[in-house]
Amino acid sequence: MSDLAPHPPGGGPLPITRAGFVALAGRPNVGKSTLVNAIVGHKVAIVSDKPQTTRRAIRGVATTPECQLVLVDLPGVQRPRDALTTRMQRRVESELRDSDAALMIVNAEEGVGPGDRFIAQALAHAKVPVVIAVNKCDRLDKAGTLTALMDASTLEVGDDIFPISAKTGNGVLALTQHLRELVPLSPFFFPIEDNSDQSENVLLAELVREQVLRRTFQEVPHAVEVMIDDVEAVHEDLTRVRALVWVETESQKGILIGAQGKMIKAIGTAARKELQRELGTQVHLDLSVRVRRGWRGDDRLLDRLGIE
Ligand SMILES: Nc1nc2c(ncn2[C@@H]2O[C@H](COP(=O)(O)OP(=O)(O)OP(=O)(O)O)[C@@H](O)[C@H]2O)c(=O)[nH]1
Repeated sequence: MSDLAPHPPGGGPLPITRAGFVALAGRPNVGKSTLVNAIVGHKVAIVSDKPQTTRRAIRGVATTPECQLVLVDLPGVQRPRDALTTRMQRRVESELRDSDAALMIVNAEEGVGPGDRFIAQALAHAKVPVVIAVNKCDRLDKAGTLTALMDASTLEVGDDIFPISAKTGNGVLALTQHLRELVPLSPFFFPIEDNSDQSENVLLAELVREQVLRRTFQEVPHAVEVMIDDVEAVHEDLTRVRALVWVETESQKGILIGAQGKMIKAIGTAARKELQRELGTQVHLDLSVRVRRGWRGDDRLLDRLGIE
């Protein structure tokens, strides 16, 4: 249960993270859903109710401590019915402007067809990097896979082509790592706990916040927000919980820490008991207080904290 010693004045820098949107394009049945599940893995989180993303269908959010990939559908090109119209092209381009990369998926087994060429043509003018995943390679031998890769290169879109099997997971890690390199430095768009059990983490945060509210007065309670950064089962009977307590000013931070750290210690001790009761194990609680001026007006931070 410590606090601020490791952090410089002002609460320390926010962690350096990458985050971005990857637009998925591919004919029906090429394996988009299977691939999203493979990229996101057990940390699946389908989030569709966030205000800034209502325009886009989110397939999944893949979060590691360093990077958050938001996988979205690129609408309009999945089921080409007619020729590529200027209007459709404009729509695709505008969608891609909001993305950091495009991932086109083709079916290795079926080879490249007119539908794929249609999509490739729509992506050809993208200002973002285009990556091609040649999926279902598990259905082919080495020679067949090579042919499929060469076939994909005739699409003349994208610099990088990855042979994968979304089903077995082969090649998915290399593809994912490449995508992570393509997204910019950015705070996360979704709370980190979205990749585990969100409701549990929100509850844990509330238990900590409750103890803060009990001990603070005037404007301080309104200025405080708590975010659970990490929950780790150290062993069967010990859980380590890292919580960030956000306030708006240095003086609020001073109040929360108290003389010789007495206040934060009292908050920590009381919150730890609550967390132990909730989790049914011993808890090591690591609390750090950070200042983020005007966090209540900061949409991105509010999103990270999961506040609507
Ligand atoms: N053998 C093999 N089958 C796969 C692979 N990826 C997906 N499939 C199968 O392909 C079929 C379609 O997969 P989906 O993931 O539903 O495809 P989709 O592109 O999301 O489909 P829509 O959302 O309807 O466009 C399913 O039967 C999958 O099991 C793969 O890598 N290998």
